[in-house]
Amino acid sequence: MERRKVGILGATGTVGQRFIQLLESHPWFEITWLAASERSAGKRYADACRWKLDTPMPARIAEMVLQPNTPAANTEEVPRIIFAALDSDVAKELEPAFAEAGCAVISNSSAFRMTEDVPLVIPEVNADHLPLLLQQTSVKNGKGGYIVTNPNCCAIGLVLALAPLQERFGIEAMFVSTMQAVSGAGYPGVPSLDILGNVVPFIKNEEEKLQEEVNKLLGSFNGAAIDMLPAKVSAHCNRVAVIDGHTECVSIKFTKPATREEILAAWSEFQPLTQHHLPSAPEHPVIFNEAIDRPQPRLDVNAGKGMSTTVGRLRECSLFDWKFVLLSHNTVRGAAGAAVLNAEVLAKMDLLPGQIKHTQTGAGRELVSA
Ligand SMILES: NC(=O)C1=CN([C@@H]2O[C@H](COP(=O)(O)OP(=O)(O)OC[C@H]3O[C@@H](n4cnc5c(N)ncnc54)[C@H](OP(=O)(O)O)[C@@H]3O)[C@@H](O)[C@H]2O)C=CC1
Ligand SMILES: N[C@@H](CC(=O)OP(=O)(O)O)C(=O)O
Repeated sequence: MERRKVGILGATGTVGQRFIQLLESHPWFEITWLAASERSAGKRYADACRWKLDTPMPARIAEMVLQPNTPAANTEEVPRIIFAALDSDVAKELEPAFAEAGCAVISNSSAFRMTEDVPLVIPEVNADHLPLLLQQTSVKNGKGGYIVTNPNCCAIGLVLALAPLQERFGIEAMFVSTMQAVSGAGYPGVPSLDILGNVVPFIKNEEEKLQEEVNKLLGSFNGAAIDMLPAKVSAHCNRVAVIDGHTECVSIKFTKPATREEILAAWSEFQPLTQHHLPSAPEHPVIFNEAIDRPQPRLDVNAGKGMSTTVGRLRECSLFDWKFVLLSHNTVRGAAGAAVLNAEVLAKMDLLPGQIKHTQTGAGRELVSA
């Protein structure tokens, strides 16, 4: 099968580098276009990027030249699938421009996650929200571009653990307290003198994002819009001196009673994508670790090649019903890996540009996927 051409916006950053690492030998996608800020445009990737991953920068990528950050500069060469790893202020301007030019923008940023016609997706949880993208202007006017987002890095790990519980027991209320790695703040990120030997109990806008995204992700698509889950969610977010891996302590109240065995069964039986054979989907999205002192970032962050959430310390809660701890890789499952998996599901659902079919009905235009 010929690989689909893809581009990366924000290719030199923390998440951009992960995109390169995950896509360079991807069986379905081929990186043909890279862009970052105006400061980097025109430079060789190797000269513009401070590569921080523990695998080498791919030699082919090192020689690629960073393009201007606009779809108008050379429309011919801009691929129709763009993975975007931009700060949200920059994303607000650039992502709609690429969508308007006919590109599928698979975004990491928070800029449009809560926008009504933009799907916010974790494929194992709510791939059925993706047809919401057919309501976006650039799809409706026939250009075929759109924006699809993946959640905040804490919301992804959390909702993977919650989804099987919501399905079986219903979630009424939840309290979550996070311990977030420094790589979550990008590069160079948090100054070492602020974080070494320290905990910083504030991450701008993080608690608000986590609280609202959970209810959109676990909501249901009614054919026109997303009905939010009416659960009460309260979050505390903290930065800790860990390099990769966000840890979250969760206390939860269900609408129906749940035993320990039933909760463990809900997690271990949660394998919604297995039959689709997607290259980036982990075999077990949620892995329960029985040891009394796990999960731990140093030991568990790469579970499922960084795409699985590890849960542990399940015990009864004297305030709510149950409490547990989870861990998720913030730049793999929490960012680039999530976006790549979104693109794989879009391909499977025939929702990538060129796959979406338009049929005329009366005066209007009806859109169906192939
Ligand atoms: N780090 C993480 O764990 C996670 C991050 N995210 C989100 O992903 C996005 C990227 O984060 P991260 O990689 O950490 O950030 P970084 O600061 O590490 O990288 C930012 C990237 O954006 C580029 N950039 C800056 N300004 C522009 C511009 N005007 N036009 C085009 N490109 C520009 C930079 O290019 P240059 O090198 O030229 O400056 C760089 O490639 C953010 O929205 C972040 O919130 C989401 C989940 C997790
Ligand atoms: N804010 C997160 C990372 C992140 O970029 O989140 P978001 O994608 O919601 O902006 C952290 O600092 O760990």
